Amino acid sequence: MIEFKNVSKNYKGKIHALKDVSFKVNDGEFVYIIGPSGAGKTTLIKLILKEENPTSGVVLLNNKDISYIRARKIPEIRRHIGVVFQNFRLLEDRNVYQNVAFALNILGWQKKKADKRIKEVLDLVDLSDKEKSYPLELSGGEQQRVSMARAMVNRPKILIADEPTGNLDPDTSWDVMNALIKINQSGTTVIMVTHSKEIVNSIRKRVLHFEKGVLIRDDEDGGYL
Ligand SMILES: Nc1ncnc2c1ncn2[C@@H]1O[C@H](COP(=O)(O)OP(=O)(O)OP(=O)(O)O)[C@@H](O)[C@H]1O
Repeated sequence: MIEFKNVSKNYKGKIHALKDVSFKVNDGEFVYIIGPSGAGKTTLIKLILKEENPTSGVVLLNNKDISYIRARKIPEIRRHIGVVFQNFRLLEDRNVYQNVAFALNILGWQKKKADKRIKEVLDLVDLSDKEKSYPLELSGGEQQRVSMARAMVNRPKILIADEPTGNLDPDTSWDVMNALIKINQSGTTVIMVTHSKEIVNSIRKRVLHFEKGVLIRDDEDGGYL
């Protein structure tokens, strides 16, 4: 569960990136964050990830106020949130399997358990046959699905996708969307920032629409308008 209560964020005291924003996302929802450049979408994501603090108001994760928690508690919060970015951010000198395994190695997962989970998530994003490929041998859509598998491998409760199809052509974008829908159906809450009218209008989900830092529309299966 993610909740914003009257959240405002100012940068340098004068740039009002978010203004009095309130909304609640329940477990298992799929939500699009839309709005023009500068509307405050990235700022909203940074507040959820604790990369920024609100200027006023509170941000709650699972009913816990994370607005002013101590720095040493932040990694624990981030462990429950997977993130994928527009530009994939894969390690080019490691193959698909190794890219996905990386986070689990750091967390000290036992090899056999890790192997089982890596195979599960590669199947979830439909890449079981690409385990040994290197990122540069894959299409953009495949690379994005590897980054999704990597984000999901630790079973986060929430997946944040910041313009996941921003660098992709329409065909491969649909493969990425199918993988995101499957991830959501497996019980993960998905928050997706996007500029794509086509996607928002054809795969109907809840829409939070921002303009100049203000939440102007919260629509159950809204479309882009
Ligand atoms: N670190 C910062 N310092 C000062 N101003 C910032 C900072 N980050 C963002 N802003 C400003 O806050 C406003 C909201 O920016 P934000 O990046 O959240 O918008 P966005 O909706 O994500 O835009 P885009 O679609 O272009 O990514 C903009 O006016 C931006 O210039």
